[in-house]
Amino acid sequence: MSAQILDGKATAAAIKSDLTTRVQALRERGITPGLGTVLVGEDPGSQKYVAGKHRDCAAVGIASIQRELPATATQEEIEAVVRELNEDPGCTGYIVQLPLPRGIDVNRVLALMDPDKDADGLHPVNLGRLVLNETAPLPCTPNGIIELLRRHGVEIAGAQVAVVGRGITVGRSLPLLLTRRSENATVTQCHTGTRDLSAQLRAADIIVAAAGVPHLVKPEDVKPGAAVLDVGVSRDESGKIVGDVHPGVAEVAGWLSPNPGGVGPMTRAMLLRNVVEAAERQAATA
Ligand SMILES: Nc1nc2c(c(=O)[nH]1)N[C@@H](CN(C=O)c1ccc(C(=O)N[C@@H](CCC(=O)O)C(=O)O)cc1)CN2
Repeated sequence: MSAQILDGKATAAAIKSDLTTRVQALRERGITPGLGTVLVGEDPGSQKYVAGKHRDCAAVGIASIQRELPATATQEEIEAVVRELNEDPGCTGYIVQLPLPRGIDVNRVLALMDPDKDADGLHPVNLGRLVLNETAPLPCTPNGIIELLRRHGVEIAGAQVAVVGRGITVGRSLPLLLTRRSENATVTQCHTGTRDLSAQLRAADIIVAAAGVPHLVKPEDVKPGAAVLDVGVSRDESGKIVGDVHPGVAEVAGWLSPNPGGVGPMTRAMLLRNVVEAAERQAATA
């Protein structure tokens, strides 16, 4: 068997094309959505992701607001930028690029954001809204994973899903999204404390690998025909991405997200969608 590709690049392009039309409609009403980013430090990966987010904004007509701080920035200096973006009327929504440098209290920074400007869906109020089944901006990578599966016709309802990882941007919230009535999946959250990971993976119809461990998911761990999504980003000596999924999985899985070109572009598309939806909500109440 050779897996069919869950093409994040093409799917994100289709979503961005739809968003371009929606942004145009907002602009015709005198509303220009604006995305702010807060980047602290010089991590090359984070710099690249933030640059990509602003490239996407330019492509769909969203205005960009970029704030950069050195790796030595204090908690207070970062919080001052967050307060400034909360007050900026040109900023519809913004994100604080993660990870933040060691020593910074991430939860304090996220909690200081205006929840209505939280384009990442990571504010505690928005995560609470998600738990309570209320409308909220959804975390971008989990939402992108679901959109990628839906648009490729992969059955989520009734599926047994193994999520590997419990990080703040993916693992924690993905099970919340997958178990909503609209998705109706059954989820097992796996992590470093899981006793027999291989057995959990073999039982799954859908595997989402977000552990950051190169080639953690091996061909023998995958049920034939399962959908496998690779969220892991490790890098080899030359800087090339090495995912959490072993390349041999392509011979067993029914569906596979490439990495790069799978979940990453979907994360960016979902961020843009959160900003456009926030602008549309603001326009409806103006
Ligand atoms: N505030 C946030 N920080 C982080 C998030 C997040 O959702 N919000 N997620 C990740 C990084 N991330 C977004 O910020 C992200 C990662 C990867 C991509 C992407 O398009 N990747 C490309 C490959 C790019 C490359 O060559 O390196 C792909 O997969 O095709 C976009 C966004 C952690 N931080």
